[in-house]
Amino acid sequence: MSDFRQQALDYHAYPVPGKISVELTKSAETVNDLALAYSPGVAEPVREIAADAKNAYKYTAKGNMVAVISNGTAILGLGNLGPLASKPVMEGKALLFKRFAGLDSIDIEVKHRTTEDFINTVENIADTFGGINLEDIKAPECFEIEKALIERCNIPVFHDDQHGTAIVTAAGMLNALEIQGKDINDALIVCLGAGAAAVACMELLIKCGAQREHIYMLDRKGVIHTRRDDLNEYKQMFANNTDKRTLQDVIADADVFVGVSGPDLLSADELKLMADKPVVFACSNPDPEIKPEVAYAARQDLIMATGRSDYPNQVNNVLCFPFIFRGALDVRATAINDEMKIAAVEAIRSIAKEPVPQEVLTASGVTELEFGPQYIIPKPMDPRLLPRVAKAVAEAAVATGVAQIELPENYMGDK
Ligand SMILES: NC(=O)C1=CN([C@@H]2O[C@H](COP(=O)(O)OP(=O)(O)OC[C@H]3O[C@@H](n4cnc5c(N)ncnc54)[C@H](OP(=O)(O)O)[C@@H]3O)[C@@H](O)[C@H]2O)C=CC1
Ligand SMILES: CC(=O)C(=O)O
Ligand SMILES: [Mg+2]
Repeated sequence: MSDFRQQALDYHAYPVPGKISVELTKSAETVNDLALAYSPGVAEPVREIAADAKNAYKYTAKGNMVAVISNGTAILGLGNLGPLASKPVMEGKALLFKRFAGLDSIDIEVKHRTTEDFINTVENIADTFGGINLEDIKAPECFEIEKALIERCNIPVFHDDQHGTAIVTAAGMLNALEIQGKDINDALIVCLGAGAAAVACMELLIKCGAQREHIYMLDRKGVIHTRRDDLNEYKQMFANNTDKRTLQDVIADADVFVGVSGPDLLSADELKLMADKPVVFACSNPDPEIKPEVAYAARQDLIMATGRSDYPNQVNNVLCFPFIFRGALDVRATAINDEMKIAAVEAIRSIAKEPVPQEVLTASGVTELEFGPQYIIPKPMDPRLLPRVAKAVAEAAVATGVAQIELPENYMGDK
C-alpha cells in the first residue's frame, strides 16, 4: 500500500474514526444545569419557538448550523458510489465549514428511490438548519432537486458543486485571463464535462462576460451540438451549431480549458493545440484532466489550476462555501442569489492581488507568493477570506432584500 494512501486511511481512522464530533456549548454538570438544559427548563424555549418560529435562532443552534446533504451519486470524480461511501467527503465539508468559518455542520447521507423522495426528505428536515449545502449529487437530477428545495424551503439551499465551483472558477479565471492579457469577452472556451459543475461554471462565466457562442461543451459522447437528439434541457443551453465533434476538434486555438469531468482526459498533444498563453483549469478530483507536470512538460506559456491542495492554484469550492454560508447566515438570508455570488467572486479574486500574510506562506511551505501564473487565487487557509467574502456576501444579501436582519454592527471589523 502506498505511503500516502495509508496516511490518508490512518488520518480517518485514528485516534477516533471520522473527522467531526459534537461539543456542548452550555454547562451540564449540576442538578441545576440539567433542570435548565432539560426538564423542566427546556419547556420555556419550546413555548417561545411554538409562538414564533424565529425564536429558534435565539434559543437553538439553528442559526449557526449547516447541513451537508448528499445521495452519493457524483462523489468527487469517483462517480455514483452511493450515500454511505460519500460520508468521508461530507464529513470533510463539515470539517471545512467549522475550520474556516466557525459554522457547525452535520453530514446527512440520504438513501432514496425517486428524486421526489430525496426532495421530500430534505424539505422535511430543513427547518432544523440555518442553511443546506447540497453536495455531490449528479446532473441532471441536481438541478431539479436544488430548484424544488429553493422553492420549498425558506433557508438558503446551495448546491456547492454548481455554485461554489462556479464562483471559484470565475474568480480564478478572471485573474488568470488578466495575467495572460486576454479578455473573457473574446475567449474561446472548451468545457469538458456537462454536469453540475460544468453547467454552473459556464453560466457564471457568461454572467462575467464570456460569450455563449464561444463555449464548446463536451460530455462522454463528445461535443454538444444542435443536431444531437439526446440532450437534456441543461445541455441544450450549450448546444453549438457546429460540425466539430471531438475534443481535438474544439481544443484547437482555444484560450481556455475547464475540466469538470474525470481523470486524464486532456492529452499533452491536445494541450499543444491550444492558442498562445492558454488557461487550463483541470478541476476533476482527486485526479485532474491533465497533471500539471504533464502540462508543463508540453508547454510553459500556460496558467494551470487543479482542484487539489498539493499543486499551486487550487481552484476548489472550499474557497467559497464556508464563507458564502457565513455571510448568508449572519443576515439570515432566505436565499443565495446571483448578486451574492458575484460579490463572492469579486472578493475572492481581489485578495489574490494583495500581499500574502506570513501565516499563509508558512502554511503553504513557501517563502514568497505573488499575483502571477503560479498564484491566481488565494489559498484556502488565508485568514482574509472569512471577513472579506462573508462581508461582501452579507452586504449583497441586504442590498438585494433577501436578508431578514440588518448587517450586525461592525460586522467582521473593517478587514
Ligand atoms: N475543483 C472543484 O472545486 C470541483 C470539481 N468538481 C469535479 O468535476 C467533476 C464533475 O463533477 P459534477 O459536475 O459534480 O458531476 P456530474 O456527475 O454532475 O457531471 C459529470 C460530467 O462529466 C462528464 N464526463 C464524465 N466522464 C467523461 C469523459 N470521459 N469524457 C467527457 N465527459 C465526461 C459527464 O458526461 P455525461 O453527461 O455524458 O455523463 C457529466 O457531464 C468531478 O471530477 C468533480 O471532482 C466538481 C465540483 C467542484
Ligand atoms: C471539490 C468538490 O466538491 C468535488 O470535487 O466534488
Ligand atoms: Mg463536490
